[in-house]
Amino acid sequence: MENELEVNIPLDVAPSARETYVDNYRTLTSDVGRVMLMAGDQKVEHLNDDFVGPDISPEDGDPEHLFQVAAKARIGAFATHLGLIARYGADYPSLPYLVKLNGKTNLMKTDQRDPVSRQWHTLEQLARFRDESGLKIVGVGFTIYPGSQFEHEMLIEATRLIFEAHQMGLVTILWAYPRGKAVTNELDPHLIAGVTGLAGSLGTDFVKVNYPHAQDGKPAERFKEAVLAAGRTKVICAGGKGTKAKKFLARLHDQIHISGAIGNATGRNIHQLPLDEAVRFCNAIYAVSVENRSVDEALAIYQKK
Ligand SMILES: O=P(O)(O)OC[C@H]1O[C@](O)(COP(=O)(O)O)[C@@H](O)[C@@H]1O
Repeated sequence: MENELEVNIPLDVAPSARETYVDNYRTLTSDVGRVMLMAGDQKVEHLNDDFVGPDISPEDGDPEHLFQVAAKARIGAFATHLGLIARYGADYPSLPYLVKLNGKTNLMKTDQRDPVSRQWHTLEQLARFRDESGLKIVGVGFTIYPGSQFEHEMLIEATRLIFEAHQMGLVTILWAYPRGKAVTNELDPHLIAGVTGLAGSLGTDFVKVNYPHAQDGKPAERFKEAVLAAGRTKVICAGGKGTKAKKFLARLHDQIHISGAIGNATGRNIHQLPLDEAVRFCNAIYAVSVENRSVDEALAIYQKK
């Protein structure tokens, strides 16, 4: 097929799994190499803080809202934990899923203990689930907190998980947040570049980081260091707390077209909206991330009733 996406297959993908890997990669990147991931792991990471509140749609109180949005919107994949996928997946069988294999709550603050997020299911269990459920599981996600006193545990688990996932033809995304008493500014551009380079050394296909805060007011310029440091590992940005649509889409456009990121993974800015609006905002994000549309074109998609 002309213009078929060329996929650079890492050597830890088993020869028998190369075709599966390419298929999963193409699905996740919508056949163009760009990622629009809907992140739905906040019920673990932030408990119910992200799902009820004055500026949050009452629809977000029910976890099924995440699946309803993902099923109606244009996305590369929906990232959430296996427990939710097992519970709701039969009703949303056509969704491409990315299974988040670790997580922690926000109950323990960093000044009480450095963050640690250990692997939950094994890849064997995931393989069994994929085969028995018949769902389209394209990849796995895993959070690491470089700088935590427990980083060694997460780095070991991440490396082994990435290897085993690649062996099975699954694509990997590391959520990488420098965090712990040793980390004074987790949004420092140079530190984030160190983290994306670390992620490349762990062998992940994609690394998700927070957008840096730049002293000079030019985060998109400063973020270029992180994209370069990641090498053949591709960088995507987290969505962050609730942000006005135009500001969110303009920031996303800069992340891609100035810094060189290849997409985003957004949760709260999508699922905290009522279903119809959430779907339209997802499609607007998809338009910028995947279809190279302008901010104004994406806004028109979001605002079309
Ligand atoms: O930095 P924090 O508070 O740990 O946020 C982590 C959360 O942010 C994300 O990376 C992206 O979600 P948001 O788009 O809602 O920020 C989630 O996948 C993750 O649970």
